[in-house]
Order: sequence, then C-alpha cells, then structure tokens
Amino acid sequence: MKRVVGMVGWRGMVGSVLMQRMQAEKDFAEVEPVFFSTSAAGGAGPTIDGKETGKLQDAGSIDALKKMDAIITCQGGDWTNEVYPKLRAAGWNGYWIDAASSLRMKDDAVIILDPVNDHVIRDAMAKGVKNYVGGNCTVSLMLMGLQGLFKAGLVEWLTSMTYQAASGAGAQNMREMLSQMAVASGSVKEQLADPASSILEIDRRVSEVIRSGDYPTKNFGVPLAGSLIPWIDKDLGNGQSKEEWKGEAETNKILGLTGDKVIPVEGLCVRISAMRCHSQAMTIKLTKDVPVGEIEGMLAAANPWAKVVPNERERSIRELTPADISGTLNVPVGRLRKLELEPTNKGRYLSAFTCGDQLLWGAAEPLRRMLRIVVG
Ligand SMILES: NC(=O)C1=CN([C@@H]2O[C@H](COP(=O)(O)OP(=O)(O)OC[C@H]3O[C@@H](n4cnc5c(N)ncnc54)[C@H](OP(=O)(O)O)[C@@H]3O)[C@@H](O)[C@H]2O)C=CC1
Ligand SMILES: N[C@@H](CC(=O)OP(=O)(O)O)C(=O)O
Repeated sequence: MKRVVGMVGWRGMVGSVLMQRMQAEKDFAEVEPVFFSTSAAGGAGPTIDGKETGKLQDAGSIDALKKMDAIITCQGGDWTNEVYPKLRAAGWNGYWIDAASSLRMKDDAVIILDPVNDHVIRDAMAKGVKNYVGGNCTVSLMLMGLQGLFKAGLVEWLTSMTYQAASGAGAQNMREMLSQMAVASGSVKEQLADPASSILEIDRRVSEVIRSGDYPTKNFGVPLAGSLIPWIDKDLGNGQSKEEWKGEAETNKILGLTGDKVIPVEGLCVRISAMRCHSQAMTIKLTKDVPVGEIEGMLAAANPWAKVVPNERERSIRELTPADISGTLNVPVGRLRKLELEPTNKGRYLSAFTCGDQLLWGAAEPLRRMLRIVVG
C-alpha cells in the first residue's frame, strides 16, 4: 500500500520548487499525497498530473496530521515549533521531513543530504530515527561541491566566504531587491539614454537614491541592490552571525563527525544581489599536498552534480556563476589553485569557488530524495 504523505507549505517559494521537482521526478506516483494549508483549509488542493487532490486539510489539525505516514513541510520554523511537539505528544510516529532549521541540531534529527551522507541517513533509519531535516543552503551547497575532498579525508579545515542570493531571505525579499534595482536605474533613465551624460553624475544620483527614503527597504531593512549586506541571520553576540555558526555545526553533523574528528569550518556570510544562487569562495587547508589535477578528479567523481570548471578566465566567468546555474541542480566548482601562503606547508592551501541553486540542493531537493528513501 502506498504511504500517505502530508504536504505542508507546498505553495510557498521552497514548496513550489519542491512541487516542480516532485512532479518532474514522478514522486507523487509513489505516494498518496494529502495537501494541507494554514490559511485555506477546505479550499481546492492542487491538480497533480491532471488529477485533483481533493480539499485542503487544516495544517493546524493534529487529528488530520496524525493520519499521515510521513509529513513533508516547507511551511517554516514557526509552524514546526507550534505543531511538531503536539503531534509527537499525541503519539504520532511517522516520518517528519522538514525544510526549516528548528529541529536540525536536535539529537533525534538527521540533517539530510543523501549524495553526501546516505550512510548517516541509512544508519539512522535502521535505528528508528523519524526526523529528517534539510540542511542550511550554504552548507549543503558547499558539501555538494567539495564532497570529493571530504570523502578522501583531505580537509584539515576550511573557510567559506559567501555571496548569498536574495531568495535565502524569502520571496518578498527577492521582489524587494528587484524593486530596488528598478528604482536605482529609474533614477537615471534619461542619463542612461544619453551616451554623452556624465558617469559621475549618474553615480551621484544613484548613490543618493540608494541612501534615500525612496529606496524600498521594508524587508531587508537596508539597501541590497547596488550594495551588499555583510550579515545574515541573527547576531550571536560573539562577533559571529548564526549563518556563520551553521557552517561548522551543520557540516560536521551532516558528515557524522564528532569529538576530535570535527573539521573546523569558519567564514563570513554576505548577502549579494543574485536571485537564487549562493556562491562561496573557500580556502581549504589540506591534510597533505595533493596535485590539483588529482583533486579535480576527486571532485568530479564524487557525485553527478559537482562539475569541475578549469581555472581559466573564460570558463570561470561563464560557468561558475548564478546566471549560468540558476534553476539547475549542477554545482560547479572551480578557481582551484594552490595558494602560496606558508612555505612550510607548501601545497596544502587550496582555493576553490562554488555556486549552486539554493532553492534546489539548498532546500527542496534533499526533501524529495528523503521521501524516496522512506518509501523505498
Ligand atoms: N527561503 C529559503 O531559501 C529557504 C527556506 N527554508 C525554510 O522554508 C520555509 C519556507 O520558506 P519560503 O518558501 O521562502 O516561504 P514562503 O513565505 O514563500 O511560504 C511560506 C508559506 O506562506 C504562506 N503564504 C502566504 N501567502 C502566500 C503567497 N502569496 N504565496 C505563497 N505562499 C503564501 C503559504 O502557506 P499556506 O499555503 O498554508 O497559506 C506558504 O506555505 C522557511 O521558513 C524556512 O524555514 C529552508 C531553506 C531555504
Ligand atoms: N539563511 C539562509 C536561508 C535559510 O533558510 O537558511 P536556514 O534553512 O538555515 O534557516 C539564507 O539567508 O540564505
């Protein structure tokens, strides 16, 4: 008999990407989906492959949720915090597959990224673990790109300096970033149409509008388009942002590394005005000197989505960018070069740059793959 799967948060941004991927991969044929809503219970559910899915159930109803064999949620952390404890307290023992970070670091939850940690997931399933949570997008994309190095035990430590897209902050923020771009370019429309106009005058006007009250900043709080935001998520009070803290905590949890096996991961997380692809520049201290050619081979062989881009100008500017990668599952990794830092550790410092769609591997894709593991 097919498993009954509750879909929650399916019409949001992450949920819509999940729905697209599940339909593309025919996942719905393997389960009996039941669609929930926090705002429109009783309304019509989506049509899947030409078939109606019936009325939307109430995502606040523990009785309705309790009937599910598994629940996939992209509804967000507030909903998870509200509903999950009540559901377990009511005796529900189904699989909980979640995009939100709320339960990620709990002892009874596994962070899912099966191309990288299938062994951790399978071990947990065998032990009866029922909670499976998608990882932070930046961490998941870093691991998809660099899996070959981790697998070979070559990472002593790494730093990741990120360039994170607007989508990581939500759909309203993506809209706001585009509105900011429109306001900035609109402020110099006439000057742009005139090739003889002064670039310094254009710059002065744009800077003025970016700093003015006319710039739409309700969601980000500050300008993003034409600027950047060097802080993502909460301030932990020790100089580190929560997004930066997740780097080491989640990487090691995904890889199942604890105690003296923990790999240090540090860095700075920055929001830039890309739409939905996060990029990161990494410095990696290798456990030993391995030639770049061998490293390229390991990275390319690690999983079908990591694509090595030769460290050449033309290939890098075309193939290692949000413009090229957006909407695809590919995770290009390039700018691979040994850094001349410490002569005593020659050959052990490697630079790398990677880019990936944060709504796919960074959010929706690990969830649907986990459902496939659950349904067998
Ligand atoms: N954004 C990201 O990059 C990532 C997000 N996540 C997690 O996923 C959660 C959801 O994120 P995200 O998808 O960006 O959130 P959204 O705001 O796009 O969607 C969340 C919910 O808002 C409700 N909603 C209200 N108005 C609308 C509307 N006009 N269109 C669509 N939905 C609407 C829907 O619930 P309903 O149908 O019940 O009304 C929907 O499920 C986050 O809170 C986070 O925990 C995880 C990884 C990455
Ligand atoms: N914090 C990420 C998006 C996100 O949702 O992360 P998390 O799943 O760890 O809360 C970003 O802003 O780009």
